[in-house]
Amino acid sequence: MDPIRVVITGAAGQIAYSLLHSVAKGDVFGKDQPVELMLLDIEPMMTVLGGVVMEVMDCSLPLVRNVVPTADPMVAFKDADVAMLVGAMPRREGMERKDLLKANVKIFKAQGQAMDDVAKKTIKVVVVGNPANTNAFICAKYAPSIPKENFSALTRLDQNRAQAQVANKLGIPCNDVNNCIIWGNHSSTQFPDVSYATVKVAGKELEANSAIKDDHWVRNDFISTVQKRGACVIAARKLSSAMSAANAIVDHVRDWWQGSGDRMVSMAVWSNDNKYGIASELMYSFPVKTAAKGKIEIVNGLKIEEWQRERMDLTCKELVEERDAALAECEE
Ligand SMILES: NC(=O)C1=CN([C@@H]2O[C@H](COP(=O)(O)OP(=O)(O)OC[C@H]3O[C@@H](n4cnc5c(N)ncnc54)[C@H](O)[C@@H]3O)[C@@H](O)[C@H]2O)C=CC1
Ligand SMILES: O=C([O-])CC(=O)C(=O)O
Repeated sequence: MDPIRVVITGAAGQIAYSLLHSVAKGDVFGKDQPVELMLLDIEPMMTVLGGVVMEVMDCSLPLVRNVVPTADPMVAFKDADVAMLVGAMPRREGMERKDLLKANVKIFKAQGQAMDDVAKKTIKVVVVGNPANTNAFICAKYAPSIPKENFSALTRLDQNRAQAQVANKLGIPCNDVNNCIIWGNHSSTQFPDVSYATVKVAGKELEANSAIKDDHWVRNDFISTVQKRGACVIAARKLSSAMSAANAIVDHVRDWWQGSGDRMVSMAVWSNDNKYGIASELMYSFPVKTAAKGKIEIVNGLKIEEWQRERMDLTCKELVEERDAALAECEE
């Protein structure tokens, strides 16, 4: 099989350090899919990145056909099939993710422009660097020759956090929880929702709400725990989540590349033509299904109650504000 070209940005950083081994050994694209790794970071990080390249080589992994460290986006994105855009400043204690907008958004403008010039038009892009949804919006906007459907932002870490909270509440393994949804922004306004989730308890498939039997928890503590989880990790580690972020990137891209099957998963995607009344021209997290190497399809037809509507609209409002601030920043 021919190798595919995979770009990882922020390749000298902490998330990339946890991510590279999984990508290189076939956890994302399959055990028979060779990869060329295009590792982008900034010039001052090239010595560190050189060490990362040595380590990738020293893993002696048969799927890795080439590793290219570079500080030039035009080299990194040339003919790229997939891009995992991690490289950006992380937040510190006391910040919201949108406080990073000024520092980070222009990175995604420049990378969108580079992709527009040199990447394959079929490239699949996931943005991780925060504020992830808005950076993904800007990246897509500045790559007008690439379909908007090829861009996404990571909310899978939030989904995994939600699943883990439900599993912990019920004392069951995480893979016995399915279809937890994240609506909206990867921020403290996100809406983690178990209304359509299912769980397996004592061998029986049940609606999550009937198994949990605690509406107050579902509408309050559960939501705020997931919303604030990133900040809690920063408060404890003095660094933002890295192992769990890398794990979520693997889940997100694997499901996009290999198909999500019957499961609903959450991805922030282009909001135009959605059936949930969410404004157009945003990267909003919806429940989606994917066919192998195919389009991401928003799952339509879920019944929305008033209390859900309010939360979906609140996070939408924040995304509109972030988008407008980002556009102003990029036009300066
Ligand atoms: N969406 C999500 O679920 C999550 C997002 N994040 C975000 O991911 C980003 C990266 O986090 P970490 O790896 O912990 O940060 P880090 O600081 O360890 O690494 C970031 C790397 O990006 C590089 N970089 C900066 N500007 C760049 C550019 N223009 N091109 C290429 N590389 C560039 C830096 O030199 C550094 O090596 C942060 O913005 C963080 O907030 C973190 C966790 C979860
Ligand atoms: O909280 C942060 O800044 C890092 C992040 O996005 C997360 O852990 O979800």
